[in-house]
Amino acid sequence: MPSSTPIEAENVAPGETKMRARDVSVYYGKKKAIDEVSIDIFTEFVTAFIGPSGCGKSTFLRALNRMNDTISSARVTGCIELDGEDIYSSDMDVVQLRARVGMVFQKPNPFPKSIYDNIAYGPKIHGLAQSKSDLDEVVEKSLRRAGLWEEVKDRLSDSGTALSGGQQQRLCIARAIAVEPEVILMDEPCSALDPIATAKIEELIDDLRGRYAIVIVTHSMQQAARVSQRTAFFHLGNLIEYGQTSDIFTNPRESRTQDYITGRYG
Ligand SMILES: Nc1ncnc2c1ncn2[C@@H]1O[C@H](COP(=O)(O)OP(=O)(O)OP(=O)(O)O)[C@@H](O)[C@H]1O
Repeated sequence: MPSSTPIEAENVAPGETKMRARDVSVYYGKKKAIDEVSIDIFTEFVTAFIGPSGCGKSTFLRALNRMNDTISSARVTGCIELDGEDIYSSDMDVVQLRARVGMVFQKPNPFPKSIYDNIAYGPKIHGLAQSKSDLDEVVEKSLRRAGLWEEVKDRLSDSGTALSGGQQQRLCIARAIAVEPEVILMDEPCSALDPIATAKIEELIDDLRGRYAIVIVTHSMQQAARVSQRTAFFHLGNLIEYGQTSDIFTNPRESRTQDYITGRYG
């Protein structure tokens, strides 16, 4: 794959470029897991990362908010910008970065605290609420936006871990929203959920997309087709093709994409 030409999705009037990756490689020790990937991520769209197991989707996703920093063998080269700012520069505050580029993981991971405190924790440490009533407002707004308020409003002091799996995942989304992110990264957010809980999360992703740039890693091509406007297909650490989701699934340019979407491998 030519490295210096960024792959931009075509044929769609994009929102603004929110994140811009250029020639990004990620290594685990000597092993190169991502090879010179260049891509633009736009606001107001859901971008799906698809590809066979081990192709590097999660690795690249984690590079977008420096979650790979937590893996000692991981090393990132190339450039990733958020609103034109290099997120790997030495003066980037990583805590701030991860509030601006929030993350939702495969397995819901609420804190072992009350539902209220799960949401209130981030705004408190980021100074986004000055008083208890400010905080109450942020908690309610975030839970409403995550479609969970009606289900939990009478039990805010119950433990977040006592909720169902699907509710826990919406709680985690509410927790990410509470610190006013610009980008939300989701790493297979439905893989631990049943079909009904999955449908709720997919609806929620659709509701949220006008406000944030959302990037979702998914193994399910049906899910990518349902929730995303852009799809990026990865294979063996390379970004093979990136475009309008409907084009990727109906009229891919690359034979490797065609092979993947028709189930020939993966
Ligand atoms: N912490 C790690 N240390 C060493 N190698 C890793 C680590 N995490 C991932 N890898 C390797 O990097 C490559 C890409 O893995 P990654 O998890 O990003 O792929 P993926 O496409 O998200 O896979 P899956 O769909 O199975 O989750 C794989 O070869 C994997 O074994």
